Amino acid sequence: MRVLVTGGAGYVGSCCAAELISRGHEVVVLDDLSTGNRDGVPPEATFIEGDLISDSARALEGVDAVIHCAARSLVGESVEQPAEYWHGNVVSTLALLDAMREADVKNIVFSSTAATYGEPEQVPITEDMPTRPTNTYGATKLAIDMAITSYCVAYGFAATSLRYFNVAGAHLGFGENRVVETHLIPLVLQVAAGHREKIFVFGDDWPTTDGTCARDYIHVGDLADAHVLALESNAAGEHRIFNLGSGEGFSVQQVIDVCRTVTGHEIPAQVSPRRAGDPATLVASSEQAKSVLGWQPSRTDLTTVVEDAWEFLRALGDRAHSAHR
Ligand SMILES: NC(=O)c1ccc[n+]([C@@H]2O[C@H](COP(=O)([O-])OP(=O)(O)OC[C@H]3O[C@@H](n4cnc5c(N)ncnc54)[C@H](O)[C@@H]3O)[C@@H](O)[C@H]2O)c1
Ligand SMILES: O=c1ccn([C@@H]2O[C@H](COP(=O)(O)OP(=O)(O)O[C@H]3O[C@H](CO)[C@H](O)[C@H](O)[C@H]3O)[C@@H](O)[C@H]2O)c(=O)[nH]1
Repeated sequence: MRVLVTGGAGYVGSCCAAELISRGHEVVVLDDLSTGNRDGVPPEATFIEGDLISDSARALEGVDAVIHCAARSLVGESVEQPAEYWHGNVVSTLALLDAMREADVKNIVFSSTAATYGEPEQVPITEDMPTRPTNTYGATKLAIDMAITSYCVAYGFAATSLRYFNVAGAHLGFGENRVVETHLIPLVLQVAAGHREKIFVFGDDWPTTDGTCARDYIHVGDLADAHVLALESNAAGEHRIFNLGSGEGFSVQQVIDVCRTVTGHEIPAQVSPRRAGDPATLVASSEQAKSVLGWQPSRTDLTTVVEDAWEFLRALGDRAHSAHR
């Protein structure tokens, strides 16, 4: 297949693009480099620097299917700048979907998120639980999921939304190297690498075992596998939605402890106020993805996830954006 990966200069998109290429598929990347960087695009891919609204049509030429990762995706920022998220995610994705309709390319895998559920009544979260986002980011992703459902019913799109929980680790030489980093694991490892002084823990008064937020960390290599499985099994008129996680929650404090063990560094941490829009605990049930897609995650241990992210950061050396702060 020739696959368009939107956001393929970003973290998840670059790992999915690399996975597709390793399986013999052709890849076109469309990315406006707003948060991603050129180094994230695998050299074998055709790169189009542009945005979803202006450039989807030309990026779709000769394409069979789309993995749609491009988005604004920061929980805290989305609460402070909602307009950027409604336009950047919902309006831009509608432009992509309409260009797909026009080009008669109807196979799509969409990067949805755990943030569509909001604060769950119980964990693990299954796909039939209520969707009540606690931040604008989650609300925009939920709106896109709904749009995709109706495009499947009315226009014969074949779609899967993958609701990932917290993605981490590295895959095939690609990983997290954002110019502005906000995600927990890369930030903690940047402290270990000496690129930052300390890590701020956003609140220690949450209703969790140690008072810090709990999240379910999924290895980006397992995530890339799920994208390919979904793309290869999408069926016209059907919109499937699957959660993807490891099924285990780790608190911010536990993540820092694992990073200390893996890196052998002290990693100073300081408690700071809660971040707007954060739910206390998110843990996935991925049983549907396993039974329907045949997805078999093989890197579910947090230590493996952190080891891979650490190896990637060290291999980057001077190419790590954080090294130049
Ligand atoms: N990282 C996670 O833990 C996580 C969890 C759940 C869902 N997701 C979703 O996965 C996707 C990828 O996340 P990521 O962590 O790789 O983010 P990222 O910021 O690293 O990558 C996003 C990429 O999209 C590009 N982009 C953004 N808006 C664009 C536009 N309008 N046109 C063209 N390119 C555009 C950016 O330049 C960037 O390269 C996002 O949709 C995100 O919501 C991520
Ligand atoms: O410096 C930091 C950064 C994060 N955190 C905490 O660590 C946890 C994880 O935060 P991240 O920013 O790494 O990730 P989020 O849970 O906010 O969001 C991520 O996972 C979501 C799904 O669970 C999304 O889809 C989203 O795109 C993706 O960024 C949160 O409790 C956050 O409050 C800190 O304590 N200090």
